[in-house]
Amino acid sequence: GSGVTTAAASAAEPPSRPGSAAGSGSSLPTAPGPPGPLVDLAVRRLLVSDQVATAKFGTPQPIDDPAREQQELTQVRQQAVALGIDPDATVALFQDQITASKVVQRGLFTRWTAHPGLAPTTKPDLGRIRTRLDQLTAEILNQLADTETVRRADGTCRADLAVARVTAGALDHLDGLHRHALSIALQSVCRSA
Ligand SMILES: C=C(O[C@@H]1C=C(C(=O)O)C=C[C@H]1O)C(=O)O
Repeated sequence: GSGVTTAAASAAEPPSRPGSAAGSGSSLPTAPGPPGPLVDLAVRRLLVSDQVATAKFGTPQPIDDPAREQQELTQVRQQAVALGIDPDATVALFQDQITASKVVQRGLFTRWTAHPGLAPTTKPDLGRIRTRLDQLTAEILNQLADTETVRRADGTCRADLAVARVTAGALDHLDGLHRHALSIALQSVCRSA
């Protein structure tokens, strides 16, 4: 079942597979179809959330940082306007990424509290991790612009997204927590016209 041992370890150190996937030195397998690259980026953001949780666990730094979220969403809105994509829909999608990240962080905190042997022993630097999140934000924005038309395609968008989501979950060995979070992250990708 959704064991407590699988995704945290693999998420912290994804297997190295040079040249296997699109974008930014990714080492993840590639999800299929038009939404595939976007789904891969959402997965990657969730895996970085494992590192965020690792940085915060056992420190006073809270999972929720509303000021950081607001700063991100303000920038995303400006960048959406610059890219010519719907600002409200783009902000909503990033709000979902943030919600999904916090689902992962809370799930890992619960897991590590219940099973201290699984808790991380390193404390990565949150500032550097946030720089990585900012890079992923830029990549996600570009994918949103590239998929603007297919994300409006009634019928095919939801079917393609479901295939890409399930495939990514399997190829990336996501556990139940991360698959649940991925569903949240992708819930507003497809838009009715
Ligand atoms: C990822 C973090 O944790 C939370 C989630 C955020 C996000 O997904 O962008 C931003 C701030 C926090 O509320 C973080 O603190 O950087």
